[in-house]
Amino acid sequence: MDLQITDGEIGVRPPVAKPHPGFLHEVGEERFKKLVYDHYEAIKTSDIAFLFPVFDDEDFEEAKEHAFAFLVEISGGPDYFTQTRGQHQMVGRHAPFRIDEHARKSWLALYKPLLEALVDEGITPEYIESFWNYLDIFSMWLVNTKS
Ligand code: HEM
Repeated sequence: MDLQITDGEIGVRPPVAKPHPGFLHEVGEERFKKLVYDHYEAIKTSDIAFLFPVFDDEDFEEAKEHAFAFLVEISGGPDYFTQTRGQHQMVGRHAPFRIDEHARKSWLALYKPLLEALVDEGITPEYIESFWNYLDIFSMWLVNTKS
């Protein structure tokens, strides 16, 4: 399994495929939540921490929950995000934050070891790759600032 970060270009939004439903099916909702929460914990001590509400525990918990709600929904699970937050509008929701290609790459790099660890837990590599590919491509859409 080879999880590569593709170079993106600001303003270029390549077509994106949703993660294969087999990923969530195999991982299960609780483990999936731990994956997203672990990513947020890794953000806290990263070079992109400044973008997130790391100094407010309550806000940070909410940020985690929203990310989980969205990712589980896009992965074929329950529509938690739509129920609690409404329309996806991911580009608009990221617009207040200055996200450049470097920040995108840091964000993705923090997911990489967490996803690689799932191989040892018996998750099918093709499913992991499918989730990674979604993050790799869709994150390009959210870059709104030149490096
Ligand atoms: C596929 C890639 C990504 C997905 C699916 C995603 C998803 C989300 C979701 C669902 C939210 C919550 C929005 C809301 O409920 O209003 C969010 C918030 C946020 N995202 Fe992302 N995101 C992605 C990539 C990134 C990247 C690359 C960065 C920056 C490096 C980033 C920075 C943020 C920030 C700063 C917030 C706001 C946190 C807060 O204060 O609540 N996101 N993201």
